[in-house]
Amino acid sequence: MSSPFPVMSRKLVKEPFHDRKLLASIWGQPWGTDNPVGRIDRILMHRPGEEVLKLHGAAGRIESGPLLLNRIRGRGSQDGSGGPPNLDLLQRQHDGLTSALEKEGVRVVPLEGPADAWPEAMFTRDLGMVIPGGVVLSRFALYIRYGETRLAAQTLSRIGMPLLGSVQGHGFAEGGSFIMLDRRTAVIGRSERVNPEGIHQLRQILALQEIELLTVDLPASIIHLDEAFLMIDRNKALVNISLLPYWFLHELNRRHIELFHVDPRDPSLTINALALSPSKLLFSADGAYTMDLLSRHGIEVIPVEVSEITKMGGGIHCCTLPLIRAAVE
Ligand SMILES: NC(=[NH2+])NCCC[C@H](N)C(=O)O
Repeated sequence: MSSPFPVMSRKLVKEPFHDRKLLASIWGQPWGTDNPVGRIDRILMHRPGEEVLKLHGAAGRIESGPLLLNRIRGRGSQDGSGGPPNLDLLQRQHDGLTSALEKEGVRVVPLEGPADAWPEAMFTRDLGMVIPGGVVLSRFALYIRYGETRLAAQTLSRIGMPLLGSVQGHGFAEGGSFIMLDRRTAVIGRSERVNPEGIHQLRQILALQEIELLTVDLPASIIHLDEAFLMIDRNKALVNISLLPYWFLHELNRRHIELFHVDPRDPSLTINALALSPSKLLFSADGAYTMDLLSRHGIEVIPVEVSEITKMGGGIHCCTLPLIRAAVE
C-alpha cells in the first residue's frame, strides 16, 4: 500500500500537525477531535478501586461544588450527608458503563500507573482537554486530584497520543469544563477549578489552530461546564438554563443549535451523559423525564445505572474521556 506521505521525500511538509491523514500515518491514529459528537473510536477510563475509600466522610459534600461554599454559614441546598461510596456497587456500575461502550464498538483505554493515591481518578474526563491532533493536559486545582495529570501523561504518551501542551505556572483547567463545539470554536467554563490563567494558556494553544475559545462564567453551585451543558448532535444540545448565562444560550441559538431542557424532575447530574455518535447517547437510567423528551425527538438513548457514581459528584460524562472522535459532515 503506498502512503500519501513518503517518509523519504525531501519535500517540505505542507499539512498542519492536526491533519488527520498525516497524524494517522505517523502517530498511528487520527488523534483528538474537532467536534463533540462524532462517533467515538477510543476512550480513556479508570475502574474505581480501593482508592475511593480514602475519601473522608465529608468528601461527598466537599467535592460536589466549590470549596468556597463550605465557608458560607447556615444550611445550603448543596449540603449532602457524604459518607464513603459502596465500592462493590460502584465497580458494578462502572463495569456496566464500560460494557455498554464496548458493545457500541468503542475501545476502552485503561488509565495506567498507581491510581491508588488518587481517590477521584475515576473521573478521567477531567485529565485533559482533547483538541484536534491530541490533548492538552489539565492542571488540577485541588491537591486531592493533583497527581492524576501524571497518570494521564504516562498513559497517553504510551499509547502514542500527541501531548499538545499542558496547563502550567499558576493556571488551573480541568477537562470536564471544556468542549470542542466545532472546528473553529471551543468553550470553557470558569469556576473554582478553571482560573483565568488556565483559560489564557488554553486560548494560546488553541489559537495555533485558529480555534476561538469562548468562556462561560459558571455559577457558584458547580465546578464544571458538563454539569450544565451537553452537545447531543451537530446542532442539538441539552441545557440546564438555571446554570447558564443568557448570552451563551443566545449564542447557541444564533449558531442554530436546537436546545432541549434537562428535566428538573430528574437528578441534577442527568445532563452529564455522553454522545456516542450524533443523536445517540449513553444516559443515566435515573433521568426518565429527559430520556422521554429526547426519545420523542428522535434521539436514541441507551440507559445505564450510575446512581453510586453520581454520589461522588460526577456522572457518565465525567467518567469518560474520548481520545478520538470521527469527523462530522
Ligand atoms: N467532569 C466532571 N464534572 N467531573 C466531576 C468530578 C467530581 C469530583 N468529585 C471532583 O471534585 O473533581
